[in-house]
Amino acid sequence: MSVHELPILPGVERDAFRNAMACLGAAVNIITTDGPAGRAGFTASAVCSVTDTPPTLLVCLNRSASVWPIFRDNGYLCVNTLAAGHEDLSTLFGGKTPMAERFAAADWHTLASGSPLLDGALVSFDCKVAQVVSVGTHDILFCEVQALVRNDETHGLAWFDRGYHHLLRQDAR
Ligand SMILES: NC(=O)C1=CN([C@@H]2O[C@H](COP(=O)(O)OP(=O)(O)OC[C@H]3O[C@@H](n4cnc5c(N)ncnc54)[C@H](O)[C@@H]3O)[C@@H](O)[C@H]2O)C=CC1
Ligand SMILES: Cc1cc2nc3c(=O)[nH]c(=O)nc-3n(C[C@H](O)[C@H](O)[C@H](O)COP(=O)(O)O)c2cc1C
Repeated sequence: MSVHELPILPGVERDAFRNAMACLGAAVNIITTDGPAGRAGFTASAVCSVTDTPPTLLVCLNRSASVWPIFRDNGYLCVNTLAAGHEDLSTLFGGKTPMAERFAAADWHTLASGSPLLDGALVSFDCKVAQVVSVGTHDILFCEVQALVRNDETHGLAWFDRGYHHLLRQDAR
């Protein structure tokens, strides 16, 4: 039986789904917020572009994460896409580390929304959360982009096969 003839299973186990998802390379981002509910940040690979009119991206956030109520209440966030060299910072924001320790590991600045922008990020999208949809364990945050900061000097970072990989710009190869 060739691979193409394998039967489609009626249900897919969680681990089988995760093993399959590990085959999809993705950018690594630190999502931050600051406001009346406090300051928080977490690592996310579940981020993608939705529409350019109005400029909107989505972020999937597990409702069991400690940061979830803070993002729900603040209503503003920044998507900081990580650059090559940010592996340790990504791991710090992806674990159970106290929030002050996460933010102490890098330099930040703010724009109008007050969400922390990471100095040296590949790109930062300063956003207002326009809509939230719950699916299973996660909330999908639809984020309207209000300002952008790009850093065209750095290389990219990808999460693939449960590890980090550098993405070199064309002129560096
Ligand atoms: N969307 C999410 O919530 C993601 C969560 N993670 C978390 O980071 C840690 C390390 O992840 P990996 O080393 O990549 O190994 P893993 O085996 O936990 O995950 C493999 C892949 O499955 C997907 N995935 C993992 N947990 C998920 C979830 N709860 N909901 C939807 N998709 C999920 C992601 O694409 C991930 O790269 C785990 O604790 C994982 O739960 C990682 C990536 C995405
Ligand atoms: C590479 C990587 C990607 C992740 N992507 C997501 C994601 O897209 N959505 C999510 O809810 N959690 C994701 N996580 C897990 C969160 O970063 C983690 O649960 C978060 O730091 C909250 O942890 P806390 O409950 O200790 O605050 C990811 C973790 C790693 C290491």
